[in-house]
Amino acid sequence: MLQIEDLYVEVAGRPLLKNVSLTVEKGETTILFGPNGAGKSALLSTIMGFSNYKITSGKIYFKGKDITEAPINERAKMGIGIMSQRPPNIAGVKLRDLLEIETHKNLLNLEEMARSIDMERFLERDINVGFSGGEIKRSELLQLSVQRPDFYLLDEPESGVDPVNMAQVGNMIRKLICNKKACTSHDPERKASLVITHTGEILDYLDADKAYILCNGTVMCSGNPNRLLKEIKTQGYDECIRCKMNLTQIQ
Ligand SMILES: Nc1ncnc2c1ncn2[C@@H]1O[C@H](COP(=O)(O)OP(=O)(O)OP(=O)(O)O)[C@@H](O)[C@H]1O
Repeated sequence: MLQIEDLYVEVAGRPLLKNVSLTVEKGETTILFGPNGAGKSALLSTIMGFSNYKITSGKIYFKGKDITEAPINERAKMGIGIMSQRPPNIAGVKLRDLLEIETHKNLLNLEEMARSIDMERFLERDINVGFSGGEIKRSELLQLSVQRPDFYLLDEPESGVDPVNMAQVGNMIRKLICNKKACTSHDPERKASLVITHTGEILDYLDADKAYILCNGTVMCSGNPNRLLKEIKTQGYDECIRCKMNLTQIQ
């Protein structure tokens, strides 16, 4: 579904991502680990097509099409959706105005969808203005549930979310990705996703297939998500650097 080949990206004139190659197959839940400042959010922003991130070489393919040069709206139309870590405040635009563009088109019941994630009272507020960390996450999820993309980019869905709301956020993400009781790996009914996490809390809600570790703007390791998380928690990111040196995978 998503294929990234030898990608190099600059931001503000500075090289940030280098030699990044990864794939997310149809129905696959893929995790992206990495230390602060490694370039994880930059990678998601580049896949979404945000203009600050300049691709200097390499390719991005989505559903078999080369989208390396495609504008953000085309990528969204093709089925890519993002939950950003820090989405912008949009003063003067109510959350309802944004969501109704889609709900009118697709005859969705916005009120009901907002109620299901306790966001009804936010519909008349300017997008993200004064929203708490947890409210921003729920607002992003509501936008995704209206957009209904085929491929989800989720940037630290658990950050800023308290333990009670985490269950709501985690279950909502599970429902968006797999709209039935249980989905198995590579289930054709499951939506594909690339999910950044530090704590791994979201793994309690998603049956993740594989993970990559990004360090200093480059992919160091790939392997089983729970195994890699355990390595990171016990040994930090040293093991992933060793793994790169040995060109092996942790399975
Ligand atoms: N628009 C920008 N202008 C300048 N520098 C940027 C910009 N976007 C990202 N960077 C820099 O690129 C580096 C990688 O940032 P990024 O947000 O991708 O890291 P991350 O791996 O997601 O980190 P974290 O886990 O802390 O969220 C950082 O040093 C950041 O300051």
